[in-house]
Amino acid sequence: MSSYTVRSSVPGAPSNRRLEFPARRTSVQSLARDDSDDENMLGPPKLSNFGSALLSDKENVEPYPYSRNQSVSNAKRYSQPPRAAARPETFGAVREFSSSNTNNSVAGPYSTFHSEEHSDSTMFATSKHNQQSMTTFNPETPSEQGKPEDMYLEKSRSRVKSMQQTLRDELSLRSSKRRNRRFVSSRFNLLGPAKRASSNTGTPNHSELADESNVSQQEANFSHSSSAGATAHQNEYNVFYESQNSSSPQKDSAAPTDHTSINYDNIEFGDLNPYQYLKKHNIPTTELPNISRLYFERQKGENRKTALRKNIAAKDAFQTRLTSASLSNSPLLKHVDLIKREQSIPKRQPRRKISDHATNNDSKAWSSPVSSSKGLKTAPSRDGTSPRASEMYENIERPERDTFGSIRRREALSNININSNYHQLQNKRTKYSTENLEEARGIHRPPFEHSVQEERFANHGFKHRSPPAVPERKHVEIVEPLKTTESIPLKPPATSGDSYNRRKPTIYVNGTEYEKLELLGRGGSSKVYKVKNVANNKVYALKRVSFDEFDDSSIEGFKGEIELLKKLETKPRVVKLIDHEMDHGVLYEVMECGDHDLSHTLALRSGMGLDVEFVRFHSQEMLKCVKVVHDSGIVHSDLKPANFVFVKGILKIIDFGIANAVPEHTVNIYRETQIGTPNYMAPEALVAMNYTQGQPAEQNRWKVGKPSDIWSCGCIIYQMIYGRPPYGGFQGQNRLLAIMNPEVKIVYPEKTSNGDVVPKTAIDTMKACLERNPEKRWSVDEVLNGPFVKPIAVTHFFIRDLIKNSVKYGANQREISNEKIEELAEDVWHRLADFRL
Ligand SMILES: Nc1ncnc2c1ncn2[C@@H]1O[C@H](COP(=O)(O)OP(=O)(O)OP(=O)(O)O)[C@@H](O)[C@H]1O
Repeated sequence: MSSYTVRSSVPGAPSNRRLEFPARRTSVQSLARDDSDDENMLGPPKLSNFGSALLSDKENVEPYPYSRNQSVSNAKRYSQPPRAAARPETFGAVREFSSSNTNNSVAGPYSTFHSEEHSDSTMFATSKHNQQSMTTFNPETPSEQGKPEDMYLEKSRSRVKSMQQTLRDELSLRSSKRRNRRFVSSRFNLLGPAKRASSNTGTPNHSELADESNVSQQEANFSHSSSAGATAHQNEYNVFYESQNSSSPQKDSAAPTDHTSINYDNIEFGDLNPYQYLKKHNIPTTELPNISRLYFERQKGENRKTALRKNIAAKDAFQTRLTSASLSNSPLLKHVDLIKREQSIPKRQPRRKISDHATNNDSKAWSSPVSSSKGLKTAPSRDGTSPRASEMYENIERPERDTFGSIRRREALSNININSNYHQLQNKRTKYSTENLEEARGIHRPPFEHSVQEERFANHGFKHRSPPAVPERKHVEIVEPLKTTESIPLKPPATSGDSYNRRKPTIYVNGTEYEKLELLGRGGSSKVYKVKNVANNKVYALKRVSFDEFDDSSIEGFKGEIELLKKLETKPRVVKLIDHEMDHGVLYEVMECGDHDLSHTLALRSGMGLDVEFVRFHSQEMLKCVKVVHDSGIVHSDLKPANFVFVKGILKIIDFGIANAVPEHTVNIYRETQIGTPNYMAPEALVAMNYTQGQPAEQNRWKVGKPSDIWSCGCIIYQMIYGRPPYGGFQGQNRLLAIMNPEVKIVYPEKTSNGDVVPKTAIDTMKACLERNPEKRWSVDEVLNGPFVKPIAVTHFFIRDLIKNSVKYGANQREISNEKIEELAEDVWHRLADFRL
């Protein structure tokens, strides 16, 4: 009888009608799920579930299911051959039912149609009752089709095609409208997912009538589908109504759903969507576009009303707020007057662009009340008669909006930090504000007062848009934020002080908080940071050493360093240890902070010519540090440029990590490990000593003493003169071998690579420091007092006296022995001590 009744082919179904709606729902649901793909192919943006359901249902009730195949571009999915076993059974059921409805003139075509629904299509395949889907069609199974049926088929095919096309067009149109009018884009959200239609099983008469009406509708559609160009959707409906009125004599005149008499004005959707409405009132789905259009129009109207209500509520809240606040002197009150006056002026003309100056002002959202109030001036037109309505409108419309925006924003910001925001606003506006200029010049005007110049401009019809004014600080009040539904951006503006307010990482050493400022340097297992004591703001160096907390020798080593530093803490040439803490494998040492180390200084001077005074001065500084250490009975063992830092211009020694206190009456100590920095290591620190052959228990040991430090000092002086340490030309292991090998002689060129002459005293001093035999090496005092570090500067008088005395001595002594000359030289030499620099 109808497409619904086909569902009666479900095995075991007691009656057609009882199965009708569940079967239909199952089909619709499956279609709704699967149609998401189809929407992508159709072109319009993805529809909501409801949209999909519309499309699905439309296709679902189409008289000929293969239209479904045609509507889906992926035809392969629906063109699978029918399942042979299922066909006779379903076909038989349909035949049986069709024969029982002899009144139905379209029994033939329908039975044909239903005989085609045996596809294995996965998309619209069987329901949970293993029911064959009515929407599948296999065009390659024409055996059951008679010629009249083919004719019907052809007609209805074109008919369905046109209906589908119409539906697509409708969807495209809606989606394009939706794109253009985003403010109603929420309508699908308002609709929500497609709701299930309420079951009609409780009203069998309605179902029956609905079936009949569907049949009538389909009859009419078929009869009309042969009309050429039947693609216009409205035409179809017109034809449908005409044909229904004229050619449905069997239709029950008492039927409640007389579609010709649908009064669209009386339609009340309630919480139903169009599809549900159709279902509830048994209106044919061909009415869906009209009903949907009506539904969306109403939705649109509702949206507009809601927006309007919100706007009015916001204005009311604003007004209430202003009247409740004590704003007698506040600029906000002037805004109220302004708004009232604006509202009293009729807005007859559409807004018109008057000048670029007036419209191209992006700062209008922040525009001042001065600029707003100017819009109220009844400026005469150019002919001097009356202000043009359009100009008034232009001047009124924008300030109204700007006033709300600027005041609300200002209020919101003032609740966060009135002072900082005020200054920020002021800074923003200073550039353009004539008021600020005047303020800077000492001219004070109350806020929002019109200047004479502005009046003059206004009276001549010139739409001068003055820069925004800045309210005086004393006039700004902290007020409660507006309780409106509109969201006001309350994000505090970034102030210039933000970067300073951001806390830097801190670290605690024995409860004292230090703020990390920068990395000063790093060593083998340490990092040294410049830190600030948060309590007293003094700057220190914080050395953080990681070590194996379970390695006793490491722990002992660091404890030794701490002890040595404590021992030397009174020495001005040793960097001062302020505090320290050992904590789970990490040692923190807080020291006085140096500006930069000697290696940094040498690196900066690399490539420059020899500056003997520079070398002498830094050598002297370095040796003074070493002297302090040696005089304290300590061997540093790791002297290198990086371990001397300038603290306020004074070179100080750091890093006593491998330093050792030398026992009294001893010159050297013996190490069981070979450590140091190869470039500056003395040969004795590299060559194992006391190795006893045949005694495996005896380990290698390295003799380290004060002379080793002198060797290192000689290397540093050498580097300052020649640009690199003595064995710096060797790489890696070769360097160590060269240092250890006495055959590898250190060369002392008389000139540097730049051609600068190296003083002989400098060469002599280097040779004295880099003596292979530690016992022959100069001590730190000798180097310090040597001719290079402490040269003698004789005067002209000294030479004259020396000559005079020599001549006098020779006149009295005819003969003079060599011994006597040596003695005299020694005497003179000692006298020269007074001339040492
Ligand atoms: N008190 C300080 N003031 C300024 N800079 C310092 C200070 N202490 C150390 N430094 C910097 O940190 C660097 C490394 O420090 P230090 O030599 O103490 O670490 P280390 O781990 O013992 O290094 P290495 O293993 O090379 O001997 C130094 O070369 C120096 O540049």
